[in-house]
Amino acid sequence: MSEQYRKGKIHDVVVRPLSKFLDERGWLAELFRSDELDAGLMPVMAYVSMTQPGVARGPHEHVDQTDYFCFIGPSNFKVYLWDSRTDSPSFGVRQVIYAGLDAPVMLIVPPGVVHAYKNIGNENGIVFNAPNRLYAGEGKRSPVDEIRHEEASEANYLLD
Ligand SMILES: Cc1cn([C@H]2C[C@H](O)[C@@H](COP(=O)(O)OP(=O)(O)O[C@H]3O[C@@H](C)C(=O)[C@@H](O)[C@H]3O)O2)c(=O)[nH]c1=O
Repeated sequence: MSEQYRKGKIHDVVVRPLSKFLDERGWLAELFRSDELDAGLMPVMAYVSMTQPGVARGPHEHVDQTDYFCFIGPSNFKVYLWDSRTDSPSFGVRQVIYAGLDAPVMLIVPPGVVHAYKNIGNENGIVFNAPNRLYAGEGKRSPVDEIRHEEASEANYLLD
């Protein structure tokens, strides 16, 4: 399969800078607020992951789940998004975002948008996610809502 995506902005992907409130003790950043988020996107769980320098997670996509990522550091990430939703106004668009320590960002990724991120810094990188669906459902009794596109043969979803 050849690269069929064009550069652009993906419909319904939200990228918002996060403010770090800095004082003599360090900093504090709000990650989400129920008064700023659509009810349907309200997180039902949260997790944090560490990714080593030069390493990527994804590409993945979800059928029903919206991801709510926060990149606040340590380290910086290159985030790759591909709109594979045939009914989307931005179907076929690829978007890249740089986020993390030097650009704290909140990123909402809707279902059907294939996504991956790579740690492009020199230290272990932390990513926070607060999705609107439970991983593996109530009591972890359901299939995981995740389509993985990590095989090298998936040339549409290359991480450069
Ligand atoms: C995502 C998740 C994983 N796990 C477990 C399963 C496994 O043992 C371990 C690592 O999980 P994964 O291999 O699925 O982790 P990872 O490959 O980092 O999966 C994540 O990738 C990024 C790009 C996303 O988009 C996320 O939505 C999620 O798909 O953590 C949970 O217990 N709860 C969770 O919410």
